[in-house]
Amino acid sequence: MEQKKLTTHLQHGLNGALAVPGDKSISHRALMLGAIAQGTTTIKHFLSSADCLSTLRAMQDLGIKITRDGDNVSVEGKGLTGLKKPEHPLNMGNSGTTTRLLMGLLAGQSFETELFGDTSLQKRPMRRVSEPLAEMGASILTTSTGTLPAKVIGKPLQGAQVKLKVASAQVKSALILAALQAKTPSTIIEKLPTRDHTERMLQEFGAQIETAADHLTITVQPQPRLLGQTVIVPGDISSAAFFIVAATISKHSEIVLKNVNINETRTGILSVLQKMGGNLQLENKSTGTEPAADLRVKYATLSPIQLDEKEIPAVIDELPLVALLAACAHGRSILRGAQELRVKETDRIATVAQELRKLGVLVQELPDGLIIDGRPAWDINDPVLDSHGDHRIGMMMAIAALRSPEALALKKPEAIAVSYPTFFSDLESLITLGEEESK
Ligand SMILES: O=C(O)C1=C[C@@H](OP(=O)(O)O)[C@@H](O)[C@H](O)C1
Ligand SMILES: C=C(OP(=O)(O)O)C(=O)O
Repeated sequence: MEQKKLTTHLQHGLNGALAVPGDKSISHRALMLGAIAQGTTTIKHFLSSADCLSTLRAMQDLGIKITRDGDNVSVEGKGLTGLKKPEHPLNMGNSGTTTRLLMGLLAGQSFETELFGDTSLQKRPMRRVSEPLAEMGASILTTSTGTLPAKVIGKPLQGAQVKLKVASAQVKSALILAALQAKTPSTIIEKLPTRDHTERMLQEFGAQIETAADHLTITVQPQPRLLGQTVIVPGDISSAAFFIVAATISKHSEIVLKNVNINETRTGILSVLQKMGGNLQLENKSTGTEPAADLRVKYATLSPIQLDEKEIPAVIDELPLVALLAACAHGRSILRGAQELRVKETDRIATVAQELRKLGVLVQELPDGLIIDGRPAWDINDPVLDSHGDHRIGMMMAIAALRSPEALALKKPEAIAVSYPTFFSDLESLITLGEEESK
């Protein structure tokens, strides 16, 4: 695709209300749990993005009947042992979540499956999943550098006590999905608490899974009889975050983001914003398996922030946006303990630094984070920004552009469809309302 001209020099801020698309992590999990449950699972407000469609097609290739009508999906589950050997290697596209969760799900099946992905995904580390799964008896062959393509050789698994070396919900979830198929109970011990959608949804489907008071130790009873459910997917806070930040850094803004998931393993961006002096209110809170609220956000002037390792998991995908907030704050911000960013769709420490420097922001790379000297006005060095094929970098730069005094363009905007296909039209809807109201 050609370069996309970005909206710059926003005069009247963002205004109006928006319901962002469904949560990506929850959409992936609803498909997988639906497939291994008995009976029909109905998913409402499913995220129809490239990553979730990679999971949907993989589950179809594994013999599961799935029908989709817009954001409504119906999955005909076949139980824990009902998946079928696929006729060809499964294409994981760009999706780390699909790959790693499927490794756990396929490890205990009675057949072999080959997995491959796009050039970005084929660089991402997979031993973090294959090694702990091996402690349960799993056999997953990767390349000599521990990457895709991989072969999952399904075999009977034993329960185990597994201590995880990386704070990763993908790794944890892979272990949980394998533990369901084992002969005996398993205990999984996390390094730091990470997003717990798998645990919550499994309880809803009827599994016996418990998290201890330390929020780190998860016990899984094997061979549950899972029953199909209706899963109503709340709005994705990782998508809402782009507009939370856009409204915060654009004068005259006031927006409401409807029905956003506020599971506290995901709300690091809200804590960051509060610490930096943001203007944010939670309204119409709802409880349930996954809590949600409407988020009202207004423009604010910001103070710098310091983040360390223990705060990272709850804000992992929003760190490029935290860097942008820091670039708009008055003073020095330091983000540390975020080395996981180096192994996402791109090396997000490097790509954030490279792209923000194009706007004249002072950024230093650390092995595990960034130092950012924020200032209110930027001097553009290079008007051609680049997503580097990474959806979150592309969206963060499109939001940064709103403050640019000069015209800017974005290379590889198509990457954004990985998690948020309607991003540009949703952004436009908030801007248009603002322009009209100001007339
Ligand atoms: O479990 C999940 O759905 C995800 C977990 C996170 O990855 P890690 O588990 O690798 O940190 C996150 O970055 C990703 O976007 C989605
Ligand atoms: C890291 C991400 O996703 P995944 O690991 O599933 O590719 C993301 O969405 O930012």
